[in-house]
Amino acid sequence: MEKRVQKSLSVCNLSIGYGKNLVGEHINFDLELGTLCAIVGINGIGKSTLLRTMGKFQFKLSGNIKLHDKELDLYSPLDLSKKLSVVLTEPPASKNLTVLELIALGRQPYTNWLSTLSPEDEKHIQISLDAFLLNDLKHRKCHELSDGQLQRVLIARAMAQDTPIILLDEPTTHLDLYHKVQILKMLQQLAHDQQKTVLFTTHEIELAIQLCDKILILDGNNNPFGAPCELIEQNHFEKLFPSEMVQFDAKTGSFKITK
Ligand SMILES: Nc1ncnc2c1ncn2[C@@H]1O[C@H](COP(=O)(O)OP(=O)(O)OP(=O)(O)O)[C@@H](O)[C@H]1O
Repeated sequence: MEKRVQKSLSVCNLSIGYGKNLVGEHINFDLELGTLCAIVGINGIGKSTLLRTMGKFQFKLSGNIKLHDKELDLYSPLDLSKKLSVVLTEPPASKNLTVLELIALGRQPYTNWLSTLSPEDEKHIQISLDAFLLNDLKHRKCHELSDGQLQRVLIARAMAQDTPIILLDEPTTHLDLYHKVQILKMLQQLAHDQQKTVLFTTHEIELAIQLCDKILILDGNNNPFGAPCELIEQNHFEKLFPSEMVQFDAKTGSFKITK
């Protein structure tokens, strides 16, 4: 029997920017549940602007963004908080909270006005603590954590929010290689095991090629989108940086300094 493919996030002919300042246009892609996707591109090309636009933190200039076939603009804040969770680069204002308290904030869309946690809320919090190896840290204050630990807590909070779509802005910045891979593998598990659509911006193109199901390359032109091997075959990574500095090696899927 043919598997029914459900699009969880669809972007069609989207233009992004700030008022009259156009940052990106012709952005088109569809993502299914169970997909890990990276947005890559050079500094200032618009990765964070795109992510913030999809998270409804800023207005699109034109085009369509649909979550489960419904326009993003038509979602009420409460309905949106059950469909989409967002992890941004700014450190949370609530760093004085413990790990457990911060992750519990992910349950806000489901709790009453007293924020009383139900057994269902407690279950989601525990699953998130387990998935991101945070049980031993759960009573620590967030300001006492390393960057890598804090990043795990922020993603765990998004997981506790239990939305089908999770957007993350540069989740691996400031991390060493081991912890970059750890975070990306955890995101991959979240996408594949929990059937989430996980979309993140990154400068880790080589890791994204190895770990992601799909990649969107913002290139200021046609913004190619596809599976990493398709993008390699179509020579899209070669065009990402000026070739007098770095060149892409399609055989190894890595960049080399031009000698
Ligand atoms: N609040 C803002 N108002 C106006 N322009 C902005 C604002 N924030 C960013 N920009 C501009 O939008 C463009 C895209 O910025 P953005 O941060 O989205 O790029 P990026 O690809 O995420 O960059 P980086 O890789 O350096 O993080 C840049 O030219 C930037 O100067």
